[in-house]
Amino acid sequence: MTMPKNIALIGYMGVGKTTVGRALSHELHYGFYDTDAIIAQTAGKTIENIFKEDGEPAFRKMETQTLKDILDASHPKGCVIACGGGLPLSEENQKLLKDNCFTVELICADDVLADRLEKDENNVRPLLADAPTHEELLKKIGVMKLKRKAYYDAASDIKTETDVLSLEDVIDSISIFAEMWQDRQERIAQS
Ligand SMILES: Nc1ncnc2c1ncn2[C@@H]1O[C@H](COP(=O)(O)OP(=O)(O)OP(=O)(O)O)[C@@H](O)[C@H]1O
Ligand SMILES: O=C(O)C1=C[C@@H](O)[C@@H](O)[C@H](O)C1
Ligand SMILES: [Mg+2]
Repeated sequence: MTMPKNIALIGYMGVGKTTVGRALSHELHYGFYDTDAIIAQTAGKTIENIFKEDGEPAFRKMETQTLKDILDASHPKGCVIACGGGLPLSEENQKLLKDNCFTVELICADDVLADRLEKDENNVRPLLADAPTHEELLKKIGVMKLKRKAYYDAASDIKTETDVLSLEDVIDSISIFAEMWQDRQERIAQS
């Protein structure tokens, strides 16, 4: 059995896309690409400042271009892509994921997400800036997750929980399902 060439991780802010993505790429000896990190590096400023100075639509354009660039580069080793939280909301990005990746939605309970996001003070998430208290953050998470559910559902091939499973178990679970998915893709292609 072989692994998919590209594994994309999607999901709400703080679910663990960057953390899981880096660990999974080490485990599989794949390249690791984090769309948020690439955008910030290319623009020479933080995501917070891109939102402030250029606006969200400009950020979303950079996000699509970054995903295309990663996929076009056709990395010989294969790659794990940690996607920005809002990346699967665009139809164009959804198609890029469907056509090129085994896509995993990482999921996590709202209260665990709120705790993680509050602790991660160095990474300012512009879409959560208007929720300064714990209660406001919890409410914001609930509303945004509900609005995004259909998009995450449509874009993902499987879902994995990052609150009940340890990081090691998340990696194992993704690896097992990735092999099964790839095996099925190959059987479909041969039939
Ligand atoms: N089982 C787990 N899997 C992944 N992350 C975990 C797990 N348990 C705890 N964490 C913690 O959850 C946090 C996840 O943050 P991370 O930056 O990886 O999320 P993200 O999905 O990339 O967020 P963003 O959308 O803002 O980029 C980290 O602090 C990580 O250590
Ligand atoms: O969920 C979102 O829309 C976002 C998530 C982050 O990863 C960043 O891409 C940015 O803060 C927007
Ligand atoms: Mg991240």
